[in-house]
Amino acid sequence: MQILSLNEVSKKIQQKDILKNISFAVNEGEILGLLGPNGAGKTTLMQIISGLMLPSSGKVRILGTDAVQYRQKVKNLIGFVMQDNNMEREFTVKEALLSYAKLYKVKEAKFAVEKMIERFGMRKWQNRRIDRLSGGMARKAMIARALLAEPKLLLLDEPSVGLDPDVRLDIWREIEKLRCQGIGIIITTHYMEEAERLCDRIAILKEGKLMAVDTAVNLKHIMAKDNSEDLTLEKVFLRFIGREAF
Ligand SMILES: Nc1ncnc2c1ncn2[C@@H]1O[C@H](COP(=O)(O)OP(=O)(O)OP(=O)(O)O)[C@@H](O)[C@H]1O
Repeated sequence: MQILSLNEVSKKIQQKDILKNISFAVNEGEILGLLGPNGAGKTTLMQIISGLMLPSSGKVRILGTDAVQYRQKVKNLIGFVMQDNNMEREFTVKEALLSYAKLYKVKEAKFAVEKMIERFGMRKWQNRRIDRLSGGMARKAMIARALLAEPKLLLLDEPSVGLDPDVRLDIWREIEKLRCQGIGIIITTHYMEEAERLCDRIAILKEGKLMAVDTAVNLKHIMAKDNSEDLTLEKVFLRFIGREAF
């Protein structure tokens, strides 16, 4: 089942084409990695999918419903974890989760928050203020918050940037569990290791254009000069964006 489909999505900002005719789908239980150099349009695309920004043209559908026309209907189906910590700084972790659960009309909000605190190992610091959290704690709290409304599509904008390797592993394991629950996930990342370990398919953006979307194995085949060339994903990526060092 398709959780998300994008059909010819474009975005113009101040006469500049930021995204050009992007089409792809994300299926139930699939993790799609969105790769691209700085300024390629990854964050803009995530904002459009999340409904925070309108496309200039094209269709965004969540479980078949037009996400632009029926924004309210699809709002709870999407969880968005941004790059920056956008939780209320003076709230405690528990308060931040509870206020979000109420805003999104989560049933049995208190119980749902308790479950999430347990699941993400946040019990010891549940009463710590958001502005006193380490980067890893904040990222976990943001993912937990996004999952409270039980979204079908989770958008993670650079989920492991700046994190210790052990916290990064924790987050990867959580993401893999979500895939098993059938959630569709899009991750933007600059880490090839993360893309290769987690993602079922990889989409490559360059200057707002979708250069490819396929499995890492197929992308390697496409870009290999001959059958004997054994490419890393990094090399494949650099070839797609025309930046391979010779
Ligand atoms: N509000 C805006 N006004 C003008 N230009 C914008 C705006 N938002 C984004 N852009 C431009 O759109 C392009 C894509 O930006 P975007 O942040 O989506 O790229 P990105 O792939 O997420 O980059 P990064 O990897 O650095 O996060 C950039 O050239 C950026 O300058």
